[in-house]
Amino acid sequence: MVKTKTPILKFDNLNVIYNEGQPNQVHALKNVSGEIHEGEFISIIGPSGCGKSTLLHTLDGLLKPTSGTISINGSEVHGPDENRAMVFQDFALMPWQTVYDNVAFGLRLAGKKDKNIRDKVLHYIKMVGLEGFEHKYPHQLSGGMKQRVGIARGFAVEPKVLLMDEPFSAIDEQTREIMQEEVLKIMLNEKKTVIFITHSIDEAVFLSSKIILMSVRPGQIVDEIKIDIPYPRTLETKALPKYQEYKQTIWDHLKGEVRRQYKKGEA
Ligand SMILES: Nc1ncnc2c1ncn2[C@@H]1O[C@H](COP(=O)(O)OP(=O)(O)OP(=O)(O)O)[C@@H](O)[C@H]1O
Repeated sequence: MVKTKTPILKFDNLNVIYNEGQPNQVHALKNVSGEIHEGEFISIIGPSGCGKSTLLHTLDGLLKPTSGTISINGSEVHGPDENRAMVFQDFALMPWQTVYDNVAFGLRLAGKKDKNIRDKVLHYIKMVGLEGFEHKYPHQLSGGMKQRVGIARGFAVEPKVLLMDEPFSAIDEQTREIMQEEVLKIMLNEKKTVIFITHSIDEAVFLSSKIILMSVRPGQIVDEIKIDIPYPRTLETKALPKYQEYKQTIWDHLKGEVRRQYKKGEA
């Protein structure tokens, strides 16, 4: 018998219905199931409004599903905990707190004493290249630097799974390419499991070991595409014929979903 490893994160038959029973009811996720294994980099891609953020928030525990279950290493979970951390699109930094305090936030929230977290906070600030900026406030930083603070804060709690909701969408193109490489480096060094939402097929192929493709609402998983390109990946990876083939395949899948969305009049 083939022995399969327990997935780090498993979700079964997730349904999310907003405003259930009301005239403005929205069925956002329908029977969504999946397994994520340690060390995977999963991107979720799908038409706008298909339920990607809903899925991520549900996996984080911020949103309770209408039905379905989530388990971490085989144990069912019912809310947020230290196993998962989110990095938000709009950085979600506290403007009145320094870089250091923003990165320390999750650790303090978990009840850790200041004297015990200092080394860890400084380690993650250094990891994202912000050494020397510990005492700066968010308004003194560029967009790319703010997002690096958000990433350091996510990593600092040392979650088993890092959930990233379009983390680079508010960053300019050049910084974005550099950040993509940086996140991959960190992910490989720190051996993290990442679930990542993006609208960019290029970003998804570059970063992912697997891409999950979602349908128009109610969001369902319609395909999973393994990206068989070895890590570490660099900007040169993008020139590989295989890379371009993956991009075309994903776009062919996605095009069908986007067309369906237009027909439904929701784009
Ligand atoms: N709190 C809420 N109350 C009611 N409806 C909601 C709520 N949050 C999201 N929705 C609806 O649920 C559906 C899925 O939203 P969600 O934000 O998960 O999609 P998405 O795929 O992340 O979208 P985008 O790609 O545009 O960011 C959308 O129709 C959205 O309008």
